[in-house]
Amino acid sequence: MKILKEPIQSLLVLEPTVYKDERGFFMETWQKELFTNLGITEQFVQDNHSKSTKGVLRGLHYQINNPQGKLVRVTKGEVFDVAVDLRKGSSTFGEWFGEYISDENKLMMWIPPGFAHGFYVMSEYAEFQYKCTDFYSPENERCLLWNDNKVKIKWPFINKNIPILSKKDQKGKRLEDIEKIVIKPMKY
Ligand SMILES: Cc1cn([C@H]2C[C@H](O)[C@@H](COP(=O)(O)OP(=O)(O)O[C@H]3O[C@@H](C)C(=O)[C@@H](O)[C@H]3O)O2)c(=O)[nH]c1=O
Repeated sequence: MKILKEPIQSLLVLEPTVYKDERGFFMETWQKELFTNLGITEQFVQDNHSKSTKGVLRGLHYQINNPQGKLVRVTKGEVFDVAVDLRKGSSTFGEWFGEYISDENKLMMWIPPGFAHGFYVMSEYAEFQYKCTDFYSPENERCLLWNDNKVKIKWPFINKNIPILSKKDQKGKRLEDIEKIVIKPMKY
């Protein structure tokens, strides 16, 4: 496992070591000692798995009071995965980063607490799996609007189609109206 990029402080693109042979492949997707050595020392308390069809955009989600760090990967298909820095006091507040992650390239993203997260499905469908450092908390969950005109994410929409969004995600808030996420400085 190695860090490929750190596009925003503590936001990491990770490349696992993949062992291929005539049977297929093997890789470690999380290993406490390895991740601690990479600087990811948070405890994970929840694992999630979703499936989405082509053109679906989920996000951009974050939680206040109990922000979640997320270790994400794609086990079927391809997505364009996006994180937006919402950490109060961060010099890169409001900046975004996106990476194509797929079952082919096997890249993972470590999205530390304090970021909004979302993804857009490029393939026929995508299965998305991730570990979280805090529990899902509907009362603390917030949504930053996917097409906020200050954040200006360049989504790679297929044929310039409008993405398929949940009702909740259609009603995301603008960057100027969101509650910034308070993180202890030692966490990033
Ligand atoms: C996220 C989540 C949802 N749910 C339930 C609530 C709801 O009835 C149903 C679907 O929820 P959502 O529409 O919020 O699912 P989804 O849009 O997939 O939400 C996820 O989006 C990505 C981008 C993230 O970053 C995740 O943290 C998470 O917010 O699942 C849980 O029970 N536990 C959870 O942890």
